[in-house]
Amino acid sequence: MHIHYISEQNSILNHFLAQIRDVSIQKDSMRFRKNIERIGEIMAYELSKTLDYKAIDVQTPLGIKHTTTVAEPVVLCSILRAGLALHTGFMNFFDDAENGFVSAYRHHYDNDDKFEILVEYQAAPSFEGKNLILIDPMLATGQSIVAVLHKLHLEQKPKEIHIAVVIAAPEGIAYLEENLPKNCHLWVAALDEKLNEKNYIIPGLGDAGDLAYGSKL
Ligand SMILES: O=P(O)(O)OC[C@H]1O[C@H](OP(=O)(O)OP(=O)(O)O)[C@H](O)[C@@H]1O
Ligand SMILES: O=c1cc[nH]c(=O)[nH]1
Ligand SMILES: [Mg+2]
Repeated sequence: MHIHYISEQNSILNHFLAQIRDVSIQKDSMRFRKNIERIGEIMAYELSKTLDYKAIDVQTPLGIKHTTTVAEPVVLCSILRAGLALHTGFMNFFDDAENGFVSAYRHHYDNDDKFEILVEYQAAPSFEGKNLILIDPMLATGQSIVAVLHKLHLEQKPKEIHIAVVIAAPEGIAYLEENLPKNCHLWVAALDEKLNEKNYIIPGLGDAGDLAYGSKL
């Protein structure tokens, strides 16, 4: 797997990352969603530098400009719920992309800390020959991303698979390396320390879905 860490160089990205983590700021859910969206825009821009481009001619009012555009179509596919705000950020830049949505949640049995990932809802276009960008802000154990990619039936063969996450735990990265094709690209805005006993990222930010959309039963 090719891993791209995009916050190695100081930039305004660090400011947005700090705000989504900060307990005194993150409870403003509108700001939380907006910051995740802004991070999505930055990630989309960085990722766009690695796509293939083709030559095009653009007719201006005064002449013809030889320039380039993305060669193969982009499909943005998000994992519900927490992926939605990040998806909006990617869509702001890849505005003519096709879009897919897949649900994934941790199903706990009784009071046990053990869980399995249930992937139930899926609405996605064909990925054949296209650039698939799978979007989810949190990479904790990595089980959601692997379960979703299996559910999406990747025998369709996308041209490239990009996975975009805001915060990643080393355990999740190792799990993706073991379970996904070697030519996948993983985009990480921030690499954190570890998982806790409940498989939450430390220091992380808490529960991204709840912060963006409220707590659930
Ligand atoms: O790497 P994993 O261990 O699989 O955990 C990461 C998953 O957890 C979060 O979703 P969550 O299950 O909280 O659902 P939500 O978006 O509905 O809150 C997050 O958005 C990922 O999908
Ligand atoms: O730290 C974590 C782990 C999974 N899901 C989250 O929202 N946060
Ligand atoms: Mg959640």
